[in-house]
Amino acid sequence: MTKTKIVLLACGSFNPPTHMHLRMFELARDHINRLGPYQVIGGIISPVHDGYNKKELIASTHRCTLVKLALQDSEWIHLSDWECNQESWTPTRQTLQYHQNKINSALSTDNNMDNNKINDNDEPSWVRNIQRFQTNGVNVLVKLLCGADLLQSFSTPGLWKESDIETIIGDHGLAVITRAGTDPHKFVYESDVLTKFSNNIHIITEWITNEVSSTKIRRSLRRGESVKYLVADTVIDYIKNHCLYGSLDK
Ligand SMILES: Nc1ncnc2c1ncn2[C@@H]1O[C@H](COP(=O)(O)OP(=O)(O)OP(=O)(O)O)[C@@H](O)[C@H]1O
Ligand SMILES: NC(=O)c1ccc[n+]([C@@H]2O[C@H](COP(=O)(O)O)[C@@H](O)[C@H]2O)c1
Repeated sequence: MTKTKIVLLACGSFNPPTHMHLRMFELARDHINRLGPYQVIGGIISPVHDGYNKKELIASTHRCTLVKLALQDSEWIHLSDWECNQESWTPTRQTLQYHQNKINSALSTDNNMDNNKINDNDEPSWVRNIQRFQTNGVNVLVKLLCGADLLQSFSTPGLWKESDIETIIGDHGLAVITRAGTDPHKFVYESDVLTKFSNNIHIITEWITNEVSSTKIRRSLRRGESVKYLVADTVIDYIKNHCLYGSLDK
């Protein structure tokens, strides 16, 4: 049986990236691969543009460097700085569409080229990673990977367009990781639009619950408390060397 190839894309602030952001990818890949008809072949982290007016958001140049450092040991998860390099903030539907189109065109180029052209160094690493796989004309689908809090934000008035939610879930699909204080199953049940597309929503239970969040990491850094084992050592070093989040180099 030919498996549908999946690329998981997580959007967010990554301010800074924590171990939980990477764990989300591992949990989702395991879960989706075990379902049978799918094979997860790549992961993409797309940090949000500086214009996304969020409290304490540091410059995207720093956030992208931090994500790259956090991903140093991962073979399959890669940074995409495309959102950060746009003129302004990009709605998530467009971010998914951009990455889907880019993958489609990279794969169709590969199918028409000799092997020398594959793994073209001009392409970003997230594209090159996907080009390693023999897709033989089989479509690759980009799905949105998120925590249950992002799913819940779909119901915040004025935050998401209903048509965007339909496209994100209907055309791409969602992989949702449970998070303390949220009940994604109930949330899907209570929403007509989510229920309509519920077979395109994978809800993945994090049984080893923890409440690591970037907010708490920033708070600890500000207070001079250790964040070791919650965030990669290379990320901590960079944060301290650049005195980010009110941390002192000590
Ligand atoms: N502990 C966690 N469990 C499940 N999902 C998480 C967790 N931490 C982050 N995520 C998910 O990672 C994605 C990117 O998150 P984001 O960068 O906004 O992190 P955050 O920790 O929620 O940030 P902040 O505390 O600054 O709001 C979101 O979909 C979010 O739900
Ligand atoms: N309408 C939309 O497309 C929409 C609305 C709110 C948040 N988002 C995205 O969700 C992510 C949320 O990040 P935070 O949880 O850090 O706020 C960001 O990547 C942001 O661009 C998208």
